Amino acid sequence: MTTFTDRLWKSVAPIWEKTHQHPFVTGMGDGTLPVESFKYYMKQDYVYLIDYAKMFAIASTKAYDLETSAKFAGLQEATLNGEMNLHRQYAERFGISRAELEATEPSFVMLAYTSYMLRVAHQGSLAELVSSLLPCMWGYWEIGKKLAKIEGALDHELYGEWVRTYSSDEFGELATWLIGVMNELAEGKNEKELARLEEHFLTTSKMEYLFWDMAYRKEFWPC
Ligand SMILES: Cc1ncc(C[n+]2csc(CCO)c2C)c(N)n1
Repeated sequence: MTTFTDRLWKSVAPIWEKTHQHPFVTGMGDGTLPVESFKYYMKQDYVYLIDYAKMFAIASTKAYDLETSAKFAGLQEATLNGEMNLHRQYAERFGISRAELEATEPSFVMLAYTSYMLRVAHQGSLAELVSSLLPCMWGYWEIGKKLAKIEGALDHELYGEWVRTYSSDEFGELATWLIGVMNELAEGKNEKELARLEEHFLTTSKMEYLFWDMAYRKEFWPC
């Protein structure tokens, strides 16, 4: 039986393929990524995660059952106090203070990406919300697994920690859980509704690509 996420996987393939070939992503795997781009990424990602964690909070309030509601609430906590520790640790290594991290001015792409997701979260159904945040989780897992296969990537003194985090079994379980939630929520939906979910999924997948690209170029507001 093909699932709804099989359909998503098929339609997103060219976007994710392009993402996997982006020099930011390949550079974390082979160590050629300029450190200044990585620093920029960490700072933008830190403020991205503050917004992203709110998606989990909204998902928790929209969930139809206690178990799913509790899981999303836990994910909000895990993002703010778990995943963001990775960023705080990197910042410490780079001599970037907590205050400086939090004061990061959001780039255009970061702002567009989280604003889009938060709009979907506030205006749409739980299925729409999940379809818009799924590329972030599933896409990072795919990148993590891909990079982990490159010799030396897991042990790289700078980027190894990133690769270990997103290729871990623990992270894989989380992504698999969310994929399952997406399939459950898609059940019984008509084609018009499914097409809307697919559109959110493709849009935020493109934004993931743009996020790597803006970080690679250390993009900033022109005025
Ligand atoms: C641009 C961007 N996209 C995806 C992630 C990955 N991510 C964000 S929240 C979360 C769930 C667990 O906290 C994961 C895996 C990121 N960090 N930055």
